Amino acid sequence: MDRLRRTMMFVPGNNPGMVQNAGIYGADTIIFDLEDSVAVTEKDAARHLVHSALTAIKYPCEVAIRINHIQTPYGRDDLAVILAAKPDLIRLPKAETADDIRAVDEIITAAETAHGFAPGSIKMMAAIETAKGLLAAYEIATASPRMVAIAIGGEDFIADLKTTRSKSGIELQAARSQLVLAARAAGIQAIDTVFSDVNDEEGFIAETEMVKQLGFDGKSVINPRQIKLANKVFTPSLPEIEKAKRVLAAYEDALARKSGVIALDGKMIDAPIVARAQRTLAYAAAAGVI
Ligand SMILES: CC(=O)SCCNC(=O)CCNC(=O)[C@H](O)C(C)(C)COP(=O)(O)OP(=O)(O)OC[C@H]1O[C@@H](n2cnc3c(N)ncnc32)[C@H](O)[C@@H]1OP(=O)(O)O
Ligand SMILES: O=C([O-])CC(=O)C(=O)O
Ligand SMILES: [Mg+2]
Repeated sequence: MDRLRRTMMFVPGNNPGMVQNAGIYGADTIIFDLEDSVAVTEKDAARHLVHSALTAIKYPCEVAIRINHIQTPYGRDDLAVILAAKPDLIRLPKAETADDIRAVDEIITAAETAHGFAPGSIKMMAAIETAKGLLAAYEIATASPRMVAIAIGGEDFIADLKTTRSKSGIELQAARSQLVLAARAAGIQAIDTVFSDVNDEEGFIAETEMVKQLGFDGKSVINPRQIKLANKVFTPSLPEIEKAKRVLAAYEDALARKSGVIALDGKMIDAPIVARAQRTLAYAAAAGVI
């Protein structure tokens, strides 16, 4: 079972108060941002603030850094400073090619050797934020064994599509499904984009339920108030857990009786249903609800 990434919370890397307290809100992952929430004049200060925090604070969750794209004037400097503090995960934004991933991978490999970190211990994920990136999503997802997830960066993606963001999300529907397909084909996780109206709780829950149904494993969030809501959507409910236990019990009973056909409440249970029940229980155990 992969590590849970139900919520990945962006934290502007130049805000000392937010950086210090980022671990207390229950996100599965915090993402210290060096990219679009940090002004060009603050890039240097932000990467040093985040480096100090990583060195001084033991966060109770996975810690990721969103670096600037490797082809900007900031990406390589971000990595040079940040990798020395051994983050768990590097998130590359606006990924468009497998070469983008390989370039970052090579720098991480050199840093692991230089600092004596275990080879492969620093993971990677990429955000797909352009049409070109989406068309290369599978190549991006499989470009390095460090890759654990791909995400959709909806704000930039919609700008690239030359449309606007609507309440229904129709403009992102095809891209979201394509991203899940690429992630599943690559055997890694799929993470949905941010929901920017932090006061619209109902809209946030509706969008999160919709992307869970599409197959996403988690959501990027921008505010502590969104964490509990998304964690709940991505955690199996008690009725789902009970149902999964009954499916597995019926399956084991049938195996013991050497019976080929299994039924529960009048419905046939076959291999995909058993696999789904096992996944539900593994998820529930990882989330600490059983
Ligand atoms: C398209 C993209 O690239 S998205 C990614 C880049 N964007 C970001 O990283 C934005 C991150 N989010 C934020 O900066 C803020 O949540 C905002 C501006 C959206 C809203 O700010 P506020 O209205 O102040 O939020 P709110 O009142 O809910 O804050 C409550 C507390 O949570 C803290 N908080 C809010 N957002 C965050 C965050 N993302 N990370 C850590 N702490 C946070 C606040 O500092 C405040 O702490 P306090 O009670 O100790 O003072
Ligand atoms: O990756 C994200 O979810 C946030 C982001 O940069 C975008 O939407 O452009
Ligand atoms: Mg973006």
